[in-house]
Amino acid sequence: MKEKNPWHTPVTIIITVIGVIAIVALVTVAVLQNRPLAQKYKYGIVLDAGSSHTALYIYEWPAEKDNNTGRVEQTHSCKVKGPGISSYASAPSRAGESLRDCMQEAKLRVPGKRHLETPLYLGATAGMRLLNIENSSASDVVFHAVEEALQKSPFSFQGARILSGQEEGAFGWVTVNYLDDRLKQGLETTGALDLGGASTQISFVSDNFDGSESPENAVAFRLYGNDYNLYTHSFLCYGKDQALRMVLAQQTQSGPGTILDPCFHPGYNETKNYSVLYDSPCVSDRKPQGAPATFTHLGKGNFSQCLDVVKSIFNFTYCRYSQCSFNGVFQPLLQGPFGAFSAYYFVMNFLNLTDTSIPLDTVRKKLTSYCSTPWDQIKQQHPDVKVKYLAEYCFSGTYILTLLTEGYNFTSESYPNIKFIKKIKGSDAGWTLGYMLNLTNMIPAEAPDSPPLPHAGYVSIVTVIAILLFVLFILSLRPLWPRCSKQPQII
Ligand SMILES: O=c1[nH]cnc2c1ncn2[C@@H]1O[C@H](COP(=O)(O)OP(=O)(O)O)[C@@H](O)[C@H]1O
Ligand SMILES: [Ca+2]
Repeated sequence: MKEKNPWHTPVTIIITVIGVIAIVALVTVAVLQNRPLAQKYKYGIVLDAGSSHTALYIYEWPAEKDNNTGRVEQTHSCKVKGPGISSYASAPSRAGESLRDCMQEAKLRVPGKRHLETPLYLGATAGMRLLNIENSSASDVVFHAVEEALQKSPFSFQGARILSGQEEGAFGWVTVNYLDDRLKQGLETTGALDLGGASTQISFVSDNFDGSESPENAVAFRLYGNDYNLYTHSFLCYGKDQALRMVLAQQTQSGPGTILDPCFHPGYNETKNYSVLYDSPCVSDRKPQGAPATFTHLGKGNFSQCLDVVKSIFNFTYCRYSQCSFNGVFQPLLQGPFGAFSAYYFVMNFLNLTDTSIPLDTVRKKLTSYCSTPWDQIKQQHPDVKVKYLAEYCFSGTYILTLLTEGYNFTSESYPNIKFIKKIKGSDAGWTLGYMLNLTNMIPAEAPDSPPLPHAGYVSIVTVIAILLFVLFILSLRPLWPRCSKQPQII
């Protein structure tokens, strides 16, 4: 009689099958349970109403992870046609109309079912700050017109307002460091340098700054469990368009009919209006008495003379603090890397000077040669570049160099710490993203709790434990195992 193999009893077969099914089920559940859900996105829209133009930015983030980290991205941007909203003071309704095309684009870009819940913000910067100083009722009327237009959109309009200089600087810093994932990881932060048309901002964290010496320059943040004492300052009138007005005003103090400007190319020759040049609070108090209606603006193309006249709009003579940048404004010691964006990037990119490993002396030499190039030749070489921008790159490059070195005290050693940037991981560097993250509470003060194990680790551990349990179970059935030693068979 053949001895019955204990492995072939119905009980052990059933137990084994159930065991295998249990392991497969356990692993499947572990995998499925933790599998990321099909991505659904939420959206936010910010309109940057700058002094020279308005731009619309659309941001998106996974719906399930609102206040998780580093996940908000810019998906689209739209440049509003025409000038900045502050230029519509005399025809405010056109300020509202000007936004129509970009709002239409936004309607197509954000899925229809998300429209109602998508917040829409408009933040205005130095152009509106200046208009507000000059004529506050005119700025109110412009705001009223853009608000009316935006309320008609299907989005959840959260209001239009002027950002303070501190906000503009601080949110630019938040944007840069958020996109670089520096806040979440508690890494050394990057300073932010923003050059606009009407104002310019510098923001950075410095060990020797706690805000006590100059509280108006301090912004305290607690982000992802880390405290930051940010130094920030916005210089109104030191954006590159207003700085150019100040430089021209410097050269037209006596109200001449012609000026020979070292910051413009030789052969440049334009007739300009005194009233237009002095139509800004940055220069209006300096308008020469008895000047003619127009002046002839001629280029001379001399970099070193341009440097001198640019320097003359900075005041380095007084400082009631331990140290200053310029105009008596406190500035702690520069520290860490810096990202320079907006007009810093446009200008340095055009001049092929974004590489900051180029020594400052070489930068000066390149500007000397560029500024002295005849205007006809410049126009010929760049037929596709807007003439207004093209005419001003010599001035703008000289201004940027002066602002960075004489103004903020960057030296040959610290200049390479600056990176001229336009975008970080696909999102534009600027204040808009930081502004939206703040208003939607999307950066938590404390570090979010994260699961102790990543998904793959969790699944592997569950699988290993399941297999171990199964093996243990089989071992526990040992008494039922067939004998290994051969038994004499009874026939
Ligand atoms: O392609 C370009 N080349 C040169 N400058 C540019 C270009 N695009 C924008 N800009 C300049 O960048 C600056 C943007 O300033 P913005 O309009 O944001 O003013 P704000 O920040 O002072 O309110 C303006 O001076 C504008 O002329
Ligand atoms: Ca700006």
